[in-house]
Amino acid sequence: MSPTRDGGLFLTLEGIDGAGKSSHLDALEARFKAQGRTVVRTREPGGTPLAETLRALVLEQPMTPLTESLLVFAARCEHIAQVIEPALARGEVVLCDRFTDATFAYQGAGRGFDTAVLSTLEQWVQAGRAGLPAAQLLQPQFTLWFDLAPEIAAQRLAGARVPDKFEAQPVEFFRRVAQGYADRATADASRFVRIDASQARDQVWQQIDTALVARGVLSQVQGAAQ
Ligand SMILES: Nc1ncnc2c1ncn2[C@@H]1O[C@H](COP(=O)(O)OP(=O)(O)OP(=O)(O)O)[C@@H](O)[C@H]1O
Ligand SMILES: Cc1cn([C@H]2C[C@H](O)[C@@H](COP(=O)(O)O)O2)c(=O)[nH]c1=O
Repeated sequence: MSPTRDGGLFLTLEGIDGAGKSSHLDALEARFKAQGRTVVRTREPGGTPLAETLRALVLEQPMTPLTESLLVFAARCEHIAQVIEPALARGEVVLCDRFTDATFAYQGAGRGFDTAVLSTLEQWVQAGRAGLPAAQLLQPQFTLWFDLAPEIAAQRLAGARVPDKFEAQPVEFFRRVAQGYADRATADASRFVRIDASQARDQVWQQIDTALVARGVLSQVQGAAQ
C-alpha cells in the first residue's frame, strides 16, 4: 500500500476551474470502495458546516486577498480538525477536492498575495497535527493535478453553470493560477501527479487509474490492460 498516515490516505485533486476534477470523483470513490476502503469525500473551502458558510462568503463576496486567505485557512482549520484528521486516524481514504495548493495558486499566484504570509498561515493550520512530528505539515500523500490550458477550461465552463466569483475572472487570472500550480508541482514533484486534462474523459480516467496503481495506492483491476 501507499505511504499512509495512521493507515489512512489523503488524496487531493487540484487544477484551475473547469479542469475536470469533479468529473472523476464518483469513479475514484467507487474504485477505492471496491477495494474495501472507506472513503470520506470532501472539498475546500468547505467540508464542515462552518467551513461551508465561509466558502459561500469566499465564492460570492468581494474582499481583499488577505481576507480571502484568512477565510480559506480558517475553513481549513475546522475541516482538518473535524473531518480530515479523524478520518485519517480511522485509516480511511480522504478524497478532497482542493486543499492548500489552491491557496498558493489562487491567492498567491492568481491574486499576487504574499506567499510568505500564506506559508505562515500554512504553518499555523497544518503543523503540529495529531500523529505527526511537530515540524511536519499535514499534507496530502498525493495530489492529482489536472493540467489544462485556461482557454480550454473557459470553453468547457461557458454555459455549463452560473460562474462564481473566481470562474468570472479573466483568462489572464487563470494563466497565473495555472503557473502557480506548475510551480507547486515542480517544488514537490513526488507528491504531484500531473494529469493531462485536455484528453477525452475516459482517457483522463485511465491516466488517474494508471498513476494510482503505479504508486501502490490502488491495486490493478483483475483482467485490466497493463
Ligand atoms: N475530459 C473532458 N473533456 C471535455 N469536457 C470535460 C472533460 N472533463 C470534464 N468536462 C466538462 O467540463 C466542465 C468542467 O468539469 P468539472 O466540473 O469536472 O471541472 P472542475 O475542475 O471540477 O471545475 P471547478 O473546480 O470549477 O468545479 C463540465 O461541464 C464537464 O462536463
Ligand atoms: C481551496 C481554495 C479554493 N479557492 C477557489 C478555487 C475555486 O475557484 C473555488 C472553489 O470552487 P470549486 O468549484 O469547488 O473548485 O475556490 C481559492 O481561491 N483558494 C483556496 O484555498
